[in-house]
Amino acid sequence: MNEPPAFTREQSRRVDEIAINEYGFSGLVLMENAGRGACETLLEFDASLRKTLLTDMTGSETSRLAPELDAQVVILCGKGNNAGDGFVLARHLSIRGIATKVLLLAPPHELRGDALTNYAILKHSSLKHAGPAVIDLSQGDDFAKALDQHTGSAKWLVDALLGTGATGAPRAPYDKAIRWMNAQEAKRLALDLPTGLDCDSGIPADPTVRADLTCTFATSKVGFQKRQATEFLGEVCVVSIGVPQGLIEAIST
Ligand SMILES: NC(=O)C1=CN([C@@H]2O[C@H](COP(=O)(O)OP(=O)(O)OC[C@H]3O[C@@H](n4cnc5c(N)ncnc54)[C@H](O)[C@@H]3O)[C@@H](O)[C@H]2O)[C@@H](O)CC1
Ligand SMILES: [K+]
Repeated sequence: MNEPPAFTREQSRRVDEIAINEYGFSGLVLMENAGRGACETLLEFDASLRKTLLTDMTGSETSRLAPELDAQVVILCGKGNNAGDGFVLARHLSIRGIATKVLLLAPPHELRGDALTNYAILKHSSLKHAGPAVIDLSQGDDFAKALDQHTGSAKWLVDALLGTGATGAPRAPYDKAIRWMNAQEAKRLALDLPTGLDCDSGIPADPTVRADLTCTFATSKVGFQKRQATEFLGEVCVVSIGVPQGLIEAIST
C-alpha cells in the first residue's frame, strides 16, 4: 500500500481551491469538516475531557455550561481561516458539553469570509444559548495578564492563530501569545500546523507553538517529515475535510 501523501503549502491550498471552484464545495463545508474533525480527534486523544453541564435544582442537566473560568479548552484565534476552524471547534466542543472559551487576538472587524460567518454563528449562540464565551483580547496593554486571567485551569490551549496563509515568523501579538502558550502547563493542540512552523521546510521560527497534538487537514505536510519539526508537532492526526480521495491523489502526482 502507498504511503499517505504529504503536501506542500501550495498543494494544500490547491486542494481547497479546486474543491471549491471545480467540485462546487462550499468553503464553509470544508471548514465545518475541519473543525468538527479536530473536535472528534481531541476527544479521542484525551478521554479525561468531560462534560461540564450544570445541573438544575432537581439534579437534571441543564443546557447551560459551567461558568467561564472553568473552561477546559481555550482557543486562541487569529483572523484567517485557521481562526475559522477554531470557531467551529469551539461550537462542536460546546455541543458535546465541554466548557470552551475563545480568545480573539485580532480585532473582530478584520475577520472575513467563512471565518467571519463562523464567528457570527458563535457570537450568536454565545449570547442566545450560553455557548462558548468569546473574548476580544486584541486591545489592551497587559496581554500576558489578560491571557492568564481568561485561561484559569484549562486543560488544553488551542492554536488557531495561523495556518497555511502564514508568511514569515509570527508577528505581534501572535509572537507574545506563542511564548505565553509554550510556558503554560496545559496541553497544546495545533490546528493544521503549529503556528511558526514552516510547513514546507519544517524550519521552526522563533517562536513556534510546541504542540502535543497537531490536527492537520486533508493530508500531512511535507515539512512535518523533517527532523527539526518533530519536537513542535506532538502526535500528528490527519483530519479529513471531506474532499474526495481522488482529488488528493490527483494533486499528489
Ligand atoms: N476554505 C479553505 O480555504 C479552508 C481553509 N482551512 C484553514 O484555513 C487555513 C488557511 O487560511 P488562510 O489562508 O485564511 O490563512 P491563515 O489562517 O493562516 O491566516 C492568514 C492571515 O494571517 C496574516 N498573517 C500571515 N502571516 C502572518 C504572520 N507571520 N504574522 C502575523 N499575521 C500573519 C495574514 O495577513 C492573513 O490575514 C488552513 O491552514 C486551514 O487551517 C480549513 O478550514 C479548510 C478549508
Ligand atoms: K495553527
